[in-house]
Amino acid sequence: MVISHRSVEHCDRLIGARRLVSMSSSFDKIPTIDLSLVDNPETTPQLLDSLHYALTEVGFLYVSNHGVPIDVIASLVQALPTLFSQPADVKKCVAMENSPHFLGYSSVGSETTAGVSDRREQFEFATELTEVWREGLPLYERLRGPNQARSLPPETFKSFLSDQHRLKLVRYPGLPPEDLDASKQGVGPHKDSSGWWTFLLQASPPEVKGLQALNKAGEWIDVPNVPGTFVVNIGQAFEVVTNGTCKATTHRVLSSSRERFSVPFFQGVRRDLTKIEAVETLKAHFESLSPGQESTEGHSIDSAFLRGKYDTWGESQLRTKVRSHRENGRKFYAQVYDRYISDDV
Ligand SMILES: O=C(O)CCC(=O)C(=O)O
Ligand SMILES: [Fe+2]
Repeated sequence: MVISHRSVEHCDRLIGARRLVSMSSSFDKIPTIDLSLVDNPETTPQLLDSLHYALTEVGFLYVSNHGVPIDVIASLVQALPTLFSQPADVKKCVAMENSPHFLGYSSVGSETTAGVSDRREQFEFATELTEVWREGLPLYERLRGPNQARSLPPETFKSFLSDQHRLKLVRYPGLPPEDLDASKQGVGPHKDSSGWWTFLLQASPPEVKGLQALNKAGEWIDVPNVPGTFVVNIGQAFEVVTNGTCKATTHRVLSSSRERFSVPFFQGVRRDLTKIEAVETLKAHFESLSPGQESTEGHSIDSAFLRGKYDTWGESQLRTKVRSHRENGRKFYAQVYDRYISDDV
């Protein structure tokens, strides 16, 4: 290709002009890239133009409408002061000085930038990976390795589970108005006493309401059937083992004019689990996490194990069963029947 004198001149002029433009366009604010514009083909060119400008001229940008749920961000923001206010020895449990992968906690003054000691403390995380480095591999491969999280090993909760889980097939009859006026109680307010976690299939159409959960303000919140889902709620033993960090939420079912079906599956808890074992085993882990509040009504729910009234999970579960199904209780457990029935916790 022959490049004419004229075209070289043209190019020079262009380069000069571009240099001028870029000097004159030195940014005075950081652009915002609205990711919702990507959803519409008509606004995509505008998005790409502003992204091009941001990437080539600024090198900094905001993204808005990014899709990360606000409550996820809010709970992270809320957790930070609590995390950093942990005593030094707790933070040291995950000290970076234990990690050849430079992962974990480093205290104020232990980091240096531009030759000067920084005044910040930090917890550093990375993609969770196993350690692969050994003598002979490049030293930088030693950067690869696991995090030092304070999370619990995956098997932790298994030791609390029982050999017996329970499943119920339940029908709430549709009631005529006069019966509904007398009582709407399909099942009264309770925290699940059968154990660990409950997995519930709501087996009637979404318009058949009934299940409600009690919030911290003492209001009953509908838990309608969302097709394709199970409702999962926490049982009393899990609340105890997690030191109240995870709440066994009070719930009930209101009857209506429509028949309703449900299928709850209750994960069982070891019958010989003692309250001391339940409280102590994971105490150190959970006591640093502050238990949330519950409503006064929720707090007053009958809960023998939570109140430490019986020594074992099995006994408090037997008491609940005897009290719930009294004919059976009288028939098979006469020796404890009166005691359990009269024992309002
Ligand atoms: O039927 C339902 O939706 C809930 C039943 C329940 O809470 C229970 O049996 O513990
Ligand atoms: Fe329940």
